Amino acid sequence: MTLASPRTKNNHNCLFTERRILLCCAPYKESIGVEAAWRTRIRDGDRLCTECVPRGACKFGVSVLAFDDAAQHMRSTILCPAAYEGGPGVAHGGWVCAALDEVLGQTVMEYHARVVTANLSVDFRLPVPVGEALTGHAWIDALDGRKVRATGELRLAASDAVLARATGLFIIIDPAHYVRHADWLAQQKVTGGTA
Ligand SMILES: CCCCCCCCCCCC(=O)SCCNC(=O)CCNC(=O)[C@H](O)C(C)(C)COP(=O)(O)OP(=O)(O)OC[C@H]1O[C@@H](n2cnc3c(N)ncnc32)[C@H](O)[C@@H]1OP(=O)(O)O
Repeated sequence: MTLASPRTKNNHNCLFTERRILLCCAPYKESIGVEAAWRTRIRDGDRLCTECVPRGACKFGVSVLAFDDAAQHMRSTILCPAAYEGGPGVAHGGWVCAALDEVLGQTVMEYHARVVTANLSVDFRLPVPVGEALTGHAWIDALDGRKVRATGELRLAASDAVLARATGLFIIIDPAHYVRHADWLAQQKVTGGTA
């Protein structure tokens, strides 16, 4: 299924509203059961990874995710922290990937309670300056069962120049995903991966 417009109802009954997307299908929420635990928000529009919750901010400098009505995509505010400098004054490529993963992932999570990244392909178009105001832009391209494809860009806020672009494949997971992983890891340690 391809989303011609982000206002299109998708196959999990999520709907864009005027300002943002709402997960509005009660049966879907009930089926996942632990939505509150999954969607940790510090304020409307922000969702933090577990390790970032105590500090109340994304360690990669990504914040303020909001729906851009004019552009019809999700927009975020980004600043590369000095700790992620690679070359002189410019960001390490790993940070660029992490920031785009966050921008795309957060956008996809506006449609679905929880996903993980299965694939991320990044084009590094220009060096990304450290400590300069950047913006993230992302949109959903297609839904196919548990697979969600999205595209996103990292831009210089001052000029809107595109510095990096990514396409990603995200997979919708169920609440037991991390429990299965913990079980798998424990088993690997017991058997050394031979079982
Ligand atoms: C509150 C905090 C907020 C926090 C907010 C944070 C927002 C930022 C988001 C960051 C997100 C991350 O970085 S997440 C962390 C990085 N990612 C991971 O750790 C994922 C590790 N990989 C996995 O766990 C697994 O491989 C999964 C879940 C992706 C898939 O395993 P699975 O559940 O068994 O499903 P599986 O059947 O294999 O795949 C389902 C379908 O996807 C396809 N598929 C799977 N992987 C791929 C692939 N790489 N490339 C192409 N296709 C693929 C399969 O062919 C299949 O298609 P078909 O046969 O159905 O057609």
